[in-house]
Amino acid sequence: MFTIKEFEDFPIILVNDFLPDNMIDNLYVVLKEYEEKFNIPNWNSKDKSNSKKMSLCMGKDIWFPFICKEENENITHKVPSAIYDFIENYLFHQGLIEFFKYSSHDIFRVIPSQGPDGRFHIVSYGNGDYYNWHKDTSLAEGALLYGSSPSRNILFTFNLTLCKSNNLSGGDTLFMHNNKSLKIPFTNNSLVIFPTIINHAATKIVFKKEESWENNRFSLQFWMAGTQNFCTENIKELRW
Ligand SMILES: O=C(O)CCC(=O)C(=O)O
Ligand SMILES: [Fe+2]
Repeated sequence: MFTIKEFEDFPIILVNDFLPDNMIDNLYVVLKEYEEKFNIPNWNSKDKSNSKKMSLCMGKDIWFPFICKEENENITHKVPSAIYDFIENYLFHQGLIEFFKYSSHDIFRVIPSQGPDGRFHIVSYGNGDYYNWHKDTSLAEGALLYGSSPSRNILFTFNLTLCKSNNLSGGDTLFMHNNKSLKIPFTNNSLVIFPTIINHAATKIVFKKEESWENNRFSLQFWMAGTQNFCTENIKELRW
C-alpha cells in the first residue's frame, strides 16, 4: 500500500511503494515491447534552449504518443493501454487526488480539476548513465495523450522510478528550489510529483556487476498538461 509525504521547503510529493506488482508487471511488458525503440534523447524543437538538453541525459528515452516517421502510422494507436491504465487508475487514484486537494503547497490543489492529459516519457539508464540538472518545461514535438489543444502547457511531472536489480548504487533524484537542494535516495517503485519548473537531476547509476537491459533503472514520467489560465493563475508564484 502506498504512503504519501510532502516536503516543507519544496513543492514535492513523494509516494513510496506506489504500484501493486501486477501493474509493475504490465509496465515491464511495455518496456520490453519497446526496447528497440529507445533512443538517444532528441530535443529538436523550435525552442533553441532545448538543444542544450541533448547532452544532459546519458540514458536512452522514448515518448508516448510514440512517433515513428518511417512507419507513418497513426500515433494515437501507439500508446499502450497499460500506460493509460497507469495514468488514469494509479496517478489519478482517488487516494492521491484526495491528497492533492489538501496539499500544504497550494500549487498541487488544482491538479484534480485539470484531468489527466499530457505526454508520457520513459528514460532507461544503464551503467554509468545520469541526467544532469534541468527543468521539464520544454515539450518535445508531438501530440498529447488525448490529442488535446496546443493551449495546454506541461505543468507537472509525475516521475516513477523502477529497477529490478539489487546491484544498483546511485540513481538518486536531486531537486533544487530557492537555493536549497534535496536528495531523494533511489527507491524502487517510488513516485515523485513536482511542478515542471523545479530543477532536478538523476545521479550516476552504477551497477556492481553486469546487468541485462531489463534490469536498468527506468524513469517513467507523466508530463501533465493544464490550461494557460491555470498556468498563469497558479504557477506564477514559482516564477514560470
Ligand atoms: O531519472 C529520473 O529520475 C529523472 C528523469 C527526468 O528528470 C526526465 O526525464 O526529465
Ligand atoms: Fe526531468
